[in-house]
Amino acid sequence: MQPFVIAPSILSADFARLGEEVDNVLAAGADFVHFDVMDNHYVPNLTIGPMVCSALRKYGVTAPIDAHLMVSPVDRIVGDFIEAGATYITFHPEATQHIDRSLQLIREGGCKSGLVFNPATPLDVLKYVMDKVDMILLMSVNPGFGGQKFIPGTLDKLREARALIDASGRDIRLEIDGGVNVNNIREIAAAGADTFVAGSAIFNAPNYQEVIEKMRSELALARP
Ligand SMILES: O=C(CO)[C@H](O)[C@H](O)COP(=O)(O)O
Repeated sequence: MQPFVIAPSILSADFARLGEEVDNVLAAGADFVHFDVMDNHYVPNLTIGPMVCSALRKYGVTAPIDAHLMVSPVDRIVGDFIEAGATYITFHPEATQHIDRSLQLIREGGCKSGLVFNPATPLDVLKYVMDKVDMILLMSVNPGFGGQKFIPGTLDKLREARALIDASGRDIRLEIDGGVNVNNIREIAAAGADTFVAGSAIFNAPNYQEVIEKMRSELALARP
């Protein structure tokens, strides 16, 4: 299993001070920047795109940027995210017409690729593209908004995804996104996740470092 990674979702950051917020959360111990892209079509909300990703790179952010595309169609925006400096680009299988082609586009651009599964979306397609994904992201809320409650059924799905990853023998990250906090992160890790997106739990806290340290202490108990 890969080392644990904490990836704050900037969806809950103060967008008026985004560069500073990203600096602060990385200085507080975060590993990745989780970058939520919403198009008001695939999901009922509108956020940020490749220009903001590129602006963060120009501002000096060197940490991995994990771009979660909640957009449809997928392919025509992939190139812009590659150019903007994304590290991971993940998308929802039902948001593209040709899953294999979209994954290839991402890899050919030098980025790491991944598929995202909504709470009620089965993992079936994975068996056909396991060699083409670097990350599997399970949504533990319905996508579109931060601050929702973790859907407990996702724990079984995490165990299912972990078994598929282990059987593949590949180093694929298993990321969880939605309602992750200090109180549930240990149980989520025990179910097989290694990469933890947390938006409101981190950015709504008065002290980012304190929350991230508490998360790491909980994670250490999940994998002693
Ligand atoms: O993708 C997302 C919503 O679609 C967000 O990343 C996610 O919900 C994180 O926010 P929180 O930790 O507050 O639940």
